[in-house]
Amino acid sequence: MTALLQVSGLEVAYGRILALKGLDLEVAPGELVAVIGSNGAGKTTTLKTISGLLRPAAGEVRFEGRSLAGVAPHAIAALGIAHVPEGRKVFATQTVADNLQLGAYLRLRRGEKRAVAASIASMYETFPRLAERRDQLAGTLSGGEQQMLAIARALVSEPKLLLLDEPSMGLAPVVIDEVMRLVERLKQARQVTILLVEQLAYRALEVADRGYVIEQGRIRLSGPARDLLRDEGVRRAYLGSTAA
Ligand SMILES: Nc1ncnc2c1ncn2[C@@H]1O[C@H](COP(=O)(O)OP(=O)(O)OP(=O)(O)O)[C@@H](O)[C@H]1O
Repeated sequence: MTALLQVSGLEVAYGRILALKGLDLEVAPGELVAVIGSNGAGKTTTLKTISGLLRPAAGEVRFEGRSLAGVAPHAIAALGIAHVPEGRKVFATQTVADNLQLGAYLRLRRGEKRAVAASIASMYETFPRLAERRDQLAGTLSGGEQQMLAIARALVSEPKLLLLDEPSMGLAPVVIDEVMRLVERLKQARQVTILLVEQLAYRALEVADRGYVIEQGRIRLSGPARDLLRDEGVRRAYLGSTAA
């Protein structure tokens, strides 16, 4: 496998707390990879380190073969990594349309005005609910709509790698279904590779190609998502009643 993203021996500390203790993972071009694990296992820390928001104490992140050590978050974004953070964080006092324009900021600065307009139009096709609400303030959207907007805003930057942090958080079960189906469709239809972090293990493994189980800052298990779904230990620890 030629990795698009390669994380090796990653150690990340918050003061004296070591949140990642030598974490390794890889994502190949075109894959949808899920990272599952319980509260505090280190999932968010992993994504924040990949996008440059946190600096590792040891280990490294390589993207397209290049080390991201010392590369600033905005420069990492410019290389093609888009991060949809936990809690979505749309620009609440801006309209849906403005949020999408802001997502395309780097492309607009490169003079890609027409191409950006085409990308935004295609987002409205993918997300008809956003099209209907393009002049609405993002803060007045429902949780599910805000999640869609956060994903669409990341996609208009035309990333090579999309980092999705717990897209299910705070959403009703039917809305979670909708978001996960969307993630699956994005993977099938677009040239975007996805690293999805989820506490709802079953939902994530159902749509992913491969998965990693993270426990206390280390990868405990990895493999094809369908194998993890059948794994007795994973079922007991992470799938619980959802799988039944
Ligand atoms: N800003 C911080 N300061 C100190 N410790 C932190 C900070 N952020 C996270 N941690 C600790 O680092 C560890 C990993 O946290 P992280 O948020 O990465 O876990 P997670 O798997 O994403 O969990 P969750 O699903 O609850 O978001 C936890 O023990 C957490 O308490």
